[in-house]
Amino acid sequence: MTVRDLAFYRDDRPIFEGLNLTVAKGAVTAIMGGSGAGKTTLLSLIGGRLLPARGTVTVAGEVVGALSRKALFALRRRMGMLFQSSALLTDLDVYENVAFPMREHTRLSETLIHDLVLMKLEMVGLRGARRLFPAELSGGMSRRVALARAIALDPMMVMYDEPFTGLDPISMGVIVKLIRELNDALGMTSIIVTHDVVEACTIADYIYLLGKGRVIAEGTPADMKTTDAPEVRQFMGGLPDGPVAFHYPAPRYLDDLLMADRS
Ligand SMILES: Nc1ncnc2c1ncn2[C@@H]1O[C@H](COP(=O)(O)OP(=O)(O)OP(=O)(O)O)[C@@H](O)[C@H]1O
Repeated sequence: MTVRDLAFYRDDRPIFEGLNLTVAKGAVTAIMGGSGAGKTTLLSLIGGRLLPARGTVTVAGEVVGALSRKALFALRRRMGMLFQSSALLTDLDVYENVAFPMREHTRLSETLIHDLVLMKLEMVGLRGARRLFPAELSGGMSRRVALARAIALDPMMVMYDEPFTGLDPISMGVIVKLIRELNDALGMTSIIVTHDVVEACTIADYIYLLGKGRVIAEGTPADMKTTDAPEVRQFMGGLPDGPVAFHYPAPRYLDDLLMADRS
């Protein structure tokens, strides 16, 4: 997957300008950056849910923004997605949640769906929980069901949006291990959007740090930990302020306080 010279704007405000990155096949790549750096937006651009103003996103040799609707849907079927919220369907049990993409996108027989669902659930250790409903699951279990659903159609690539958020350390460790193992065992390519530095360094083969609409640093976890670049040190060290400002751009505080218009 490559992103070349990508520009994207929201109401004339640049989110990306001149973004370039490459996600190696078979690898786990972490996309990091502070809040608002555009990480989730990038996933939407990769999945063709948003279109770039300039530049290209190429997935499996296809330029995402140039595809017909039909071709885009076919490509999306090969991309699994795991959302931070897990986004399970609350009125369906675990089994049906994992079966859902198979029913939606394939004409597989019930017998085959049954075997495939059990296989995916076995991979995430939840075969025994298949008749539970989302409301009966812990946060970590929900995330694992969402993972089983993300790989339901054997995608070539899976995108994870903040997969570690809100999990206790044990569940977090389980998810880290699962993402890595599934990536390697199934020969997938994984993209993880996260601001969890420790987890990203544990799991990723390569890290991109986004900021100011571009890649501000990239490298292996070892490179990122040892670099002297101030932006990277600020981010990796979790320092509240540094080259990346704490404040969203705003008028001077005093001017704002004194302004007659109190909107
Ligand atoms: N639907 C939208 N309409 C307008 N602006 C949006 C919309 N979605 C996101 N943005 C803006 O685009 C910028 C990038 O948002 P995005 O969610 O991609 O950031 P992020 O890096 O994923 O942040 P976080 O880690 O906080 O989720 C933000 O400034 C946000 O305010």
